[in-house]
Amino acid sequence: MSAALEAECLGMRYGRVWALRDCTLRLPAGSVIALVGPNGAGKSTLLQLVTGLLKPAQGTVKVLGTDARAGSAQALAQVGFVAQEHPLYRGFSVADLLRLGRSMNLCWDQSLAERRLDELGIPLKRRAGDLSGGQQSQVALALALAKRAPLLVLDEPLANLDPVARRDFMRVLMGAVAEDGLTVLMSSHVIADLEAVCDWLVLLNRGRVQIAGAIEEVLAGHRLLTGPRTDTDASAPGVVRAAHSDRHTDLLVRIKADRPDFHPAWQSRPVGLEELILAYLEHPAAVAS
Ligand SMILES: Nc1ncnc2c1ncn2[C@@H]1O[C@H](COP(=O)(O)OP(=O)(O)OP(=O)(O)O)[C@@H](O)[C@H]1O
Repeated sequence: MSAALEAECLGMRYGRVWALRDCTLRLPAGSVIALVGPNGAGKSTLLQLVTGLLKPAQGTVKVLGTDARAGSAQALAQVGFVAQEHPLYRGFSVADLLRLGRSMNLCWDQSLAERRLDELGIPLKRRAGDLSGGQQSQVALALALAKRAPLLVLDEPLANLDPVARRDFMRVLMGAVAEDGLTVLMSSHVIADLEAVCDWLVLLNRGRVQIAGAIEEVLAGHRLLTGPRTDTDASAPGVVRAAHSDRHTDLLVRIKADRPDFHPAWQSRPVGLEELILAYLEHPAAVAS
C-alpha cells in the first residue's frame, strides 16, 4: 500500500501541555479516513501538523513522501485544507475568492470550482458573509477541491450543517473522491455520517492514537459477548469494555479473525462502529492492535 500520510512519533505541545503524543500512523493513498475523538483529543492539532500550519515538537509527518514541516511550499501544494470554522473572507464575493485561489495555486482548476458552485446554485456575485453556513461550507470545499491537491484535509466539515446540507456536502465530496481518487482525512463527531463514506478510522483520545486501521478489519477484530455473570473487567487481556447485570456480563473483546478466543457457551455478535468507538473512549488506556 502506498502511503498518503506517514507520521512517526509525532507530538505537539502547547506550553507544557501535550496535545498530541507518540502518534505513529501510516494512512493509505486513495482512502477516506475518519478522524474521531472527544473534544480536546488533539484532532485539529494533528490536522494542522499534516497541513504544515504547525511545526511538531517531536517526530515527523510526511504527506506523499514529502516532509510536511511548516513553511515547505512543496508540502503545502500537496494538501487542500478546510479548517474547522471554514473561514472565508466574509467581505469577498465568491468570484473574488476564486480569483484569490487561482492567484495562489499553480494547479488551480477554475472550471471545477465554477461547475461545483453552479451545481449547488451558489451565485458567484454573492458576498461570502451573506451565504448560509451550509453554503459557506460548500464554497470552502469547492475552493479546496479546485486546488487539485492529492490529499484533502477537512476539520469538522459537517459541524453546524443541517441533515440535508450534510448529505449534499458528502455527495459532492464523494463525487470528487470517485472522479479524482483523492485521499481524504476528515475529522467529525457525526459517526453515522462517517460510517457511510469512510473506509479507514483513526481514533484519538487524550492526544494518543487508540485505533488506526481499515474500518472493516477493525470491526472484524472485535465481538460483543454476552454470558453468565463473571468478575471480568476491562483490565483483563483482550477486553475493551465490561458491563454487568445481576445475571449477565457483556464484554466487548478483541479477537483474532481466524481464532475467535471465547467460550462457545457465550453468545457473540458483531459490533457496530459507534459502540466500538464509545467503548474505547470509555477506556482511554485500551489500544486496538
Ligand atoms: N493554541 C492553543 N494553545 C493552547 N492549547 C491549545 C491550543 N490549541 C489546542 N490546545 C489544546 O490542545 C488540546 C487538543 O486540542 P485540539 O483542538 O487539537 O482538540 P480537538 O480534538 O480538535 O478538539 P475539538 O473536538 O473540541 O475541536 C486541548 O487540550 C486544547 O486545549
